[in-house]
Amino acid sequence: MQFIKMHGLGNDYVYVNGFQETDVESRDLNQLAHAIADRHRGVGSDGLILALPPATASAHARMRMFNADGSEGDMCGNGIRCLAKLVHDEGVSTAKPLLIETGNGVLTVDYTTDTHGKLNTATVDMGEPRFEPQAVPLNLDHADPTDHPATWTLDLDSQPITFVAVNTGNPHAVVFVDDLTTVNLHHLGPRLEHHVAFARRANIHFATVEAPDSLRVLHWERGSGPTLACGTGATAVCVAAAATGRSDRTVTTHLPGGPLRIEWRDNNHVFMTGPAEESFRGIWPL
Ligand SMILES: N[C@H](CCC[C@H](N)C(=O)O)C(=O)O
Repeated sequence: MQFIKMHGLGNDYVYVNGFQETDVESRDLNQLAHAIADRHRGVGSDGLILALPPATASAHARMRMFNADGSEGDMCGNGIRCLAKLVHDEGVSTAKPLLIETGNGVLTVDYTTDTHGKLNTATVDMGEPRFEPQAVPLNLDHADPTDHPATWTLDLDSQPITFVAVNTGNPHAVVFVDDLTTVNLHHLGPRLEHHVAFARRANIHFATVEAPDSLRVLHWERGSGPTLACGTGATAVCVAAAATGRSDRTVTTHLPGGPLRIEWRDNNHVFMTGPAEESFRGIWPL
């Protein structure tokens, strides 16, 4: 099976062109994702992403994304930029914008190309953020409300953790802190990811507000652990900060792998702009 290794700010996935590998969905994709993502025994990645023929004629492609643990997510912000690159550069479609079917609906991807005509940057309409607890989803037996509708508190090892919960294509929890260097990501990340307050687990982000238009973030992703960037996560951090009066609605989120520009526009749609890069191609023998 041929693959293309691509990344968005270091959030790296193995991509399979389902327009060529036409039988890819007949495979055990959870097992394939877990094996291919292994950074010692496999290719090594944050997961696996399939570019597939669309289910509806109005779209140009369909995306399925799997985390390193084999679990399937609904959306991938860095991933959809790279999937658009595959669709465009491999000649599947050069429509502009591209319409991509995802687990979070059909998303619109506009893009620019480099001097060789290859897609290098994309702006994705991520849709509307959903703060309702049932949309995240939250288990309200284990998440306590606060005086702000999007902000909750949970108990972690007898310590209260306050977070903003939002679905931006996947479940996210944003914890605002004063100093990221005090965050023990590898201790708190998995414990929060799997906390009973999150009915489908959650992607966890620790964020500081450096300026009204500048946020700095550490990610712990559901199913993949620490990543260099998370596009749906950066989107979640932006709307969480803006909704709680901590920031503007247009910000640069500074992720470990680099910056993403996020705009929460007046029509309630969130737009994410960032790079899409190819690392290498290969053949998976199994
Ligand atoms: N890295 C992805 C998020 C993957 C989400 C996945 N970890 C899940 O929610 O299951 C991004 O750039 O949006």
